[in-house]
Amino acid sequence: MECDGINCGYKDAQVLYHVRITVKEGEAVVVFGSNGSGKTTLLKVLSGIIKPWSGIVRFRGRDITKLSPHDRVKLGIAFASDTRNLFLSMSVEENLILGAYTRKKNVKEGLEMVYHYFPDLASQRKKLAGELSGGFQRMLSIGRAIMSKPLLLMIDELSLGLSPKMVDKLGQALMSINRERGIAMLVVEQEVYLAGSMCRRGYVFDLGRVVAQGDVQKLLKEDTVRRIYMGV
Ligand SMILES: Nc1ncnc2c1ncn2[C@@H]1O[C@H](COP(=O)(O)OP(=O)(O)OP(=O)(O)O)[C@@H](O)[C@H]1O
Repeated sequence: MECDGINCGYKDAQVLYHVRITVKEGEAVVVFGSNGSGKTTLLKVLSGIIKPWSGIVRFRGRDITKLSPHDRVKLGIAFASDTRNLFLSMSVEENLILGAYTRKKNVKEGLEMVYHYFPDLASQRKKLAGELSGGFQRMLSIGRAIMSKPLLLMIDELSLGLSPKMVDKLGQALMSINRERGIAMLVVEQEVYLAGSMCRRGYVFDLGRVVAQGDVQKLLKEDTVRRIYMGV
């Protein structure tokens, strides 16, 4: 996945300026940045939820800038935004099955994969999504995204509001999924240690622009990054 020259915003308020990022096949990449710097907006542009004012989005060499979110899912781009799109009065398993809407023939295989990496979802498969704790709902939203068997999984604010134990669990599972299944990841994450262990490369956003990029461990040592991102 790559995007280049992305300008975008809401009504006439510009949020992203000339953004260029790439995620190679199988790579795990993190996006850092202060509140309101446009990270979520970028994921929405890449998943097709909002159209950029200008610039191009490519996936495996193909220009997908004008494709709908649905068509992007079919190509292998999944977005686990937050838990708001779960169906709370449906069971865990029914929610997962809905995630496989682009590949109905392989539902069983998808469920097996999700339950393998998230055994907590297997043991709660019959529970209603609305009865799960916030952490397990987040797990379910990620599991549902994986049901489409993506080539690239985008996750917004992975650790937001979760207990350290749950953050660790999700982080470990996602690292295994990335390594063992070769699913590339683009993660917006404030928790630097999680981001540092999951992703080798990262981008730092400030006021809608990419202000630094490269090796995550090096980025975390840079003064500007620490100042902008960690408020040090
Ligand atoms: N639907 C919307 N309509 C109008 N403005 C919006 C909308 N969504 C976001 N914005 C504005 O766009 C800017 C960037 O928001 P965005 O959510 O992309 O940033 P972010 O880096 O993800 O921030 P956070 O970490 O706080 O989620 C902010 O100023 C925000 O107020």
